[in-house]
Amino acid sequence: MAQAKGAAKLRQWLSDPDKIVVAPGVHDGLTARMALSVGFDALYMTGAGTAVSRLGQPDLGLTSVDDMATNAGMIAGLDRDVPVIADADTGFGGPLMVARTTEKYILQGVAGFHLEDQITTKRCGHLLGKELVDVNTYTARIKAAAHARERMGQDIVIIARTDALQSLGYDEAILRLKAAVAAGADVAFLEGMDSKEQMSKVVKELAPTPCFLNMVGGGVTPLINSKEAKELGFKIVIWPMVGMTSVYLATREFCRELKETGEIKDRHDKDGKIDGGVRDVFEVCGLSKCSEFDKEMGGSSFLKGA
Ligand SMILES: C[C@](O)(C(=O)O)[C@H](CC(=O)O)C(=O)O
Repeated sequence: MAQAKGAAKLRQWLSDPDKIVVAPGVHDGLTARMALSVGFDALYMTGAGTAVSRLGQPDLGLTSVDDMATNAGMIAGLDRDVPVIADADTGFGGPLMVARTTEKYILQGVAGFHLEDQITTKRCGHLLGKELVDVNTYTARIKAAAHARERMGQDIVIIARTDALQSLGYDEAILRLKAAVAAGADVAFLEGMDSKEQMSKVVKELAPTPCFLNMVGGGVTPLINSKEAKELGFKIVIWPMVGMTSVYLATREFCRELKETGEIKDRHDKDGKIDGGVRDVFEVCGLSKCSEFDKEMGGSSFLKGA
């Protein structure tokens, strides 16, 4: 298996002092396509979004490795030039399972993924009552991931996440991140930071390890923009709620409109053209490219248009 393009690109960005990777959270084909159409050069596959969209369930450790890896792979396959960073929760079991998870993510073309130190019945990092595994169990997860990566001759970026801040405090969280880096992680992710001071401190304390910032709308971390995140020294910032919040708000609006008025009025863009109609949705998902491909290959399905 050749080295994956996405992972190499992500690694190159991590070593570029001028680059901060800003990745919107997407959870399905359409949200990924919308983010790509706006020009993002990286995507984040949110585990929470995968749980809510594929299972209709909250982020409580209910997704299986296959729910997550398949979703990540579908998203990564939409544009192989755009690295996908994916949530891998706890790795879904002990070292053997974490190694299998890593292999699956690599085979799905994921560029980077995060592994955390919650128990396998985990929950969103911005909920209360999180429980953790001990530090050895955590570093065994990271070691298993690094081992699987090496065994496959690949360079997927391993992002170590700790949820220890909530129950064990800052110092223990930093110790865990340092132990994870020593075990083979490339990037450090302190989940649930609750102040800008903490954000600034973590980057300095973990240097030269690149740090990861999680901007969850309605979560416990104060939201800062990409410019500020870059100034603080973060190398990757994700906005996991981009897809979830937009689907939540827009779907509610449209469902209410249909329920209350019996119809949905067309939306129009600034030039008066219908916006968001069936053709727009198919087009953002590649309708023209599909028909061009078919023609170029000598197919005849689109000779009369589509
Ligand atoms: C980053 C995260 O793991 C995710 O699944 O997107 C979540 C975010 C969320 O629940 O919105 C987390 O921070 O735990």
